[in-house]
Amino acid sequence: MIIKVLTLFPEMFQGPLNVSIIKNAQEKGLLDIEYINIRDFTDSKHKKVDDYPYGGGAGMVMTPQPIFDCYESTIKTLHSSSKPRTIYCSPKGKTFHQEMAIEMAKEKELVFICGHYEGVDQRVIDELITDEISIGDFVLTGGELPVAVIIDTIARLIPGVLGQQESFQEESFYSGLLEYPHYTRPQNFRGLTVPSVLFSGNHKEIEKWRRKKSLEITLHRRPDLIEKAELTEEDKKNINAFKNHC
Ligand SMILES: NC[C@H]1CCC[C@@H](CNc2ccc(C(N)=O)cn2)C1
Repeated sequence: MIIKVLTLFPEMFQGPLNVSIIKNAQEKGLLDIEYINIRDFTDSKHKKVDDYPYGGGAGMVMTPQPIFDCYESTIKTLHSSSKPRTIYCSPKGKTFHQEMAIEMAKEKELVFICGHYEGVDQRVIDELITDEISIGDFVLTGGELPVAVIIDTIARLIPGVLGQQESFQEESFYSGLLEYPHYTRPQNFRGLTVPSVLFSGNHKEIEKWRRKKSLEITLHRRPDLIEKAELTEEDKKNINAFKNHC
């Protein structure tokens, strides 16, 4: 997958997307992320990329010219003839969730445009953006962190990025439910022990315990997810048992 990130602050990405799994994915050639600095495309002699908002008000708005020129130069380097999926993050966007990541992970190319200050001129959104996305109901200083979050979520779904030991298939099996608790060595840490079923070697029992914990945690923390999940008869019995207990 080829990802192009148009931003005023490429350095913001050097941390999160240059370590561990995402770094390995790039080294393995499964993912190619390029950061393009919008400021390199301004035609203002003072390198301006923002200006005062028409109609007055606080803050500055990113001007359209550098972004349009940066975008047009960037998409020339892409292979697909059709306009690439172009994502802009803002609190106004459609709330991001795993299904959107799964769908985006199928794309060959993605372009992200990072807003800053009070945002970008609306003509950028109207003409260039295909998806305006929000990662939650809160305001950040810029679109860079949400873009890093979205890239991370998508990258781990690209085949080969996660080693077999971190299979996300398991998550998809639990799709819609919250994950069961994880334990590792030592079995007794400062007197805190690990549930004994996990040592039974009885994989059927372990699976049942994990599924039951998932249902319990989901019922307590996100009952809204229970409605949407695919439940077996056993699941329904367990849920009723939990409900009767609390
Ligand atoms: N008017 C403020 C707003 C204008 C446009 C640029 C954003 C950058 N900040 C962001 C971006 C996204 C999110 C989110 N929830 O996904 C939060 N914050 C700030």
